[in-house]
Amino acid sequence: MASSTAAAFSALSPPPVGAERPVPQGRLLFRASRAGSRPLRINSSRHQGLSPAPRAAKAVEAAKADPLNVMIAGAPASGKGTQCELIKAKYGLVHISAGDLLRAEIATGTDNGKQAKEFMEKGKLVPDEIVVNMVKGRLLQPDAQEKGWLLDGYPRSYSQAMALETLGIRPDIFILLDVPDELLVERVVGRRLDPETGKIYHLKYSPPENEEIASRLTQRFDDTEEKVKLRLQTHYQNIESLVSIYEDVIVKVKGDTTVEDVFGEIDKLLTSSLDKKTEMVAS
Ligand SMILES: Nc1ncnc2c1ncn2[C@@H]1O[C@H](COP(=O)(O)OP(=O)(O)O)[C@@H](O)[C@H]1O
Repeated sequence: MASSTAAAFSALSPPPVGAERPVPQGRLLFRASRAGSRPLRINSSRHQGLSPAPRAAKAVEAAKADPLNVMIAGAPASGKGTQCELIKAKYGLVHISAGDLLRAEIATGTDNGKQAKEFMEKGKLVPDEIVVNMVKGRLLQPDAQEKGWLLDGYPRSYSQAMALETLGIRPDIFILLDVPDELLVERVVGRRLDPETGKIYHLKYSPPENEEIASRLTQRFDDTEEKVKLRLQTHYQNIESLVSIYEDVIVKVKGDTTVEDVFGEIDKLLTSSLDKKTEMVAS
């Protein structure tokens, strides 16, 4: 099942590491150094002489005034959940996963949950009338507004994206994880969840630390080879419309390397995005 969005993806490749980003004069100029992950900062005249303390204070002040807002998308088992745990731990963003919100509705037995489960079992998108208000409501809660949000698995369609656009809700960066289909199926079938900690394991690639954890691991009802192929079809049917809506903030990240390497790329992107916001708020 070839991805039908290969052409759209290729246009998304991030600029080569070390490429100069066109930054208006009089602002902090920085570019990712080829060697390391730390951006090389070339301070403009206005910032020279500032000792680190005031600059750090400005960064904290800026982050409070306008926290980082991130969307992360990708095919089933592309690594969204795993990367969200690492992003949350480092950046303190509020992780909002549409899939988790739906599974919570199922677990509490609400009518929405009962309806949602029928769609989820077929690998289809749950209707907007259930998902949109659920996600909007969570996004607009004080913690997400104050700390910044990390939106995972939403929007998954043009209409879902438009529901946020009408509210003027847009991310600072939209991370699109890209993993070959054949790897996705193997990842889904071996994926397990620890119901006590919420940690995601894989029987082959990320096995549980001990027998006690192994004995309590669960498998999602939609994590079967048959269902993941349906979910992949749904993903490829919808992703192209999102690529166009978020083309100014979307960055494709290869998701088929190690968890640490994928996070290393994401971390560089988020730090750069945060730097730009800090500069804009502080200037
Ligand atoms: N934004 C959404 N809109 C509609 N349905 C969704 C949305 N997010 C998740 N779902 C439903 O929940 C299922 C699981 O989603 P998720 O937990 O994000 O897993 P994955 O990203 O691996 O598909 C999806 O297959 C879909 O049925």
